[in-house]
Amino acid sequence: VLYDCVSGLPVNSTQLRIYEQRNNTEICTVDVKPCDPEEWQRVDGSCNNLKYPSRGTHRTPSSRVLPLDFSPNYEPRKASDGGDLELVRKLRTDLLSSGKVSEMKLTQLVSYYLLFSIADVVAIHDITNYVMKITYCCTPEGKKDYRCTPIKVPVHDPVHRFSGISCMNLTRPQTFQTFGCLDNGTDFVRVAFQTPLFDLSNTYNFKPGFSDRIRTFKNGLLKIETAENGYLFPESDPNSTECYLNQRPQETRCHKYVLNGVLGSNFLNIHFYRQHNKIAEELGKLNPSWNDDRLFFTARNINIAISLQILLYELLPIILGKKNLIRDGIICEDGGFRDVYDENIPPQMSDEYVYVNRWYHVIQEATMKFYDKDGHFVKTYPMVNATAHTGLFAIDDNFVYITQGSFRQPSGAFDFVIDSDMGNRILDGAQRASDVGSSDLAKGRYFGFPPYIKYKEFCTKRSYKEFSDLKDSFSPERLYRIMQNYKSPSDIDLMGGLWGEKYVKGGMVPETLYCLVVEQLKRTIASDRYWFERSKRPHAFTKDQLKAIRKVTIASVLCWVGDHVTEIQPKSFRTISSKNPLVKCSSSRIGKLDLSAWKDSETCKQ
Ligand code: HEM
Repeated sequence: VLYDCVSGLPVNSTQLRIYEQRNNTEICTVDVKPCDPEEWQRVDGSCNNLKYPSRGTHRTPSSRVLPLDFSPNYEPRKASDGGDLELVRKLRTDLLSSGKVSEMKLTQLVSYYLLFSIADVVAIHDITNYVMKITYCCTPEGKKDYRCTPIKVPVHDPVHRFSGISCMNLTRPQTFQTFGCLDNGTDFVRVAFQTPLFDLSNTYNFKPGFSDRIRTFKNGLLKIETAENGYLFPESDPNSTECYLNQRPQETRCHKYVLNGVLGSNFLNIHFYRQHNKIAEELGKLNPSWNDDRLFFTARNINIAISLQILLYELLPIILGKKNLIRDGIICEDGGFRDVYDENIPPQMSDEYVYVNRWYHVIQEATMKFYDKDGHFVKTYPMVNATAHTGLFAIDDNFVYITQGSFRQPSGAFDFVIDSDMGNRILDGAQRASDVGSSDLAKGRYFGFPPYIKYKEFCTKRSYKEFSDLKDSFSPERLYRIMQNYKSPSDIDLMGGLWGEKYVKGGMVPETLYCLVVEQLKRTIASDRYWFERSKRPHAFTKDQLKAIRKVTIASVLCWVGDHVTEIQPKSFRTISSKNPLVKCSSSRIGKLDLSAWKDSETCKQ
């Protein structure tokens, strides 16, 4: 059945005719094969919700926590005095300092994993749009193009008053209107290309039919290719233009069907890809009678569960606060099953959830330290040069170096200091100058987010009319800085507020970020029919199987499928210390995935 992506209902003949005339049926509709309530979790996300089978596929519209707030014609809202809000680059350079501060207790893996998990639910289409397609927004041609929203650099900019750069290229977010699935003038709905489920969209490829291209259809395995340095990863496409920072001729590798974006997510995606095959191989040995499909889907089921176990139970407690997450029902303490599924909540990601994750740009340490397999420092490498640069992984021992660095190097601090590379040349080479923080502020306006205080009100149920009402949530200095840049509390941008806000008690992130993340995670847990902790879902884990998943940590993954990882600290999101020393991968302190719980009892009897 052909479903309308926007409404989530079977497309009617009138609408279909309109799409056909506009030649956009392919992008505005999704074909869903009839659902079987007992089947495996589909790779394309369909049939997750049996009432609305297309909800959960890619191009499921995002949801909103608060209603849209735009000026007429979906232009950014105005300031309370009717004028324009302050320039985003001015705000960015005033509200965030730039330079380097390290978080000595956490490793680079923290930012890599956060990025990996958010890349599961949001695509990089808006970035490629202005980096590869509409590159002229700062020229006279750009002035005439509605899609262009370049960032104006103030004359007294601390960096660019010396460089002469007065404008940075940027485009509007792409919506269902952009693709003609909704008429112009209707409410803004952002297009999301990934599935709105934590289901390893980039490992298995979320586009309908694409997972078939990466499957071998033998023994549940995914295709692999061996590069010269012995590094295994999915098929390469030497003609792809996606890896535009590959330094040719020596760097040619570009993934054909999986992600080629920002380093951290590419890096972990490759590990979860490899891990799928390791799981499938072991399952095959334990259960020789299982066919390809059963091996593939069981391995995927386990792989997804591991990714969520690490996110929810290992990483988020460190940064959001374990007690907070238990109190708010995001993690359960006893390690058992839980079932809060509600079929009336469709699987969707809120624009706000995806957006507040951009706050983690401030924690990104952008000077990567490379270490060899024995842990000796080799060199530094600028991380912003590694975006869309998959070829880098395949030459020299770079992948080994990056792997070792991921758990040896401290992360950037959780503060209001942004790494200079993130703030000035995030898209190295692809654009003359680019500042991710300014883009983050600008996009918030083009997404039509209401001011920060509306979210604050949503989260605390209190009202914020005067700056003084915010004094409990900002230090006097941060509030002063905000007041220097915004005339009224109702002018403060959502990201502007997050950049100054105090952190949630027991955690390391701004209070409102915490609140919006929890809002999403609660809905995700309740809306995903295949949530790994459900005991009644199709192909649910047994008690022993769930127990086995609970033992896996990010250290287990790196030990199992990382290149030349022979020792690691057990808590690898935390830096090496006397309490968290490097130990051999064979140590009992490193959890191992024990797949014996999946051994079929029938196979035993044979
Ligand atoms: C060197 C590391 C990183 C680079 C080069 C990078 C680069 C970028 C760029 C260029 C954008 C697009 C900005 C725009 O046009 O609006 C972006 C968006 C984003 N980034 Fe990062 N980023 C990095 C690290 C991170 C980390 C650690 C996170 C943590 C979750 C993160 C989360 C996001 C999110 C959620 C978006 C918004 C995506 C969207 O809504 O389209 N990034 N990043």
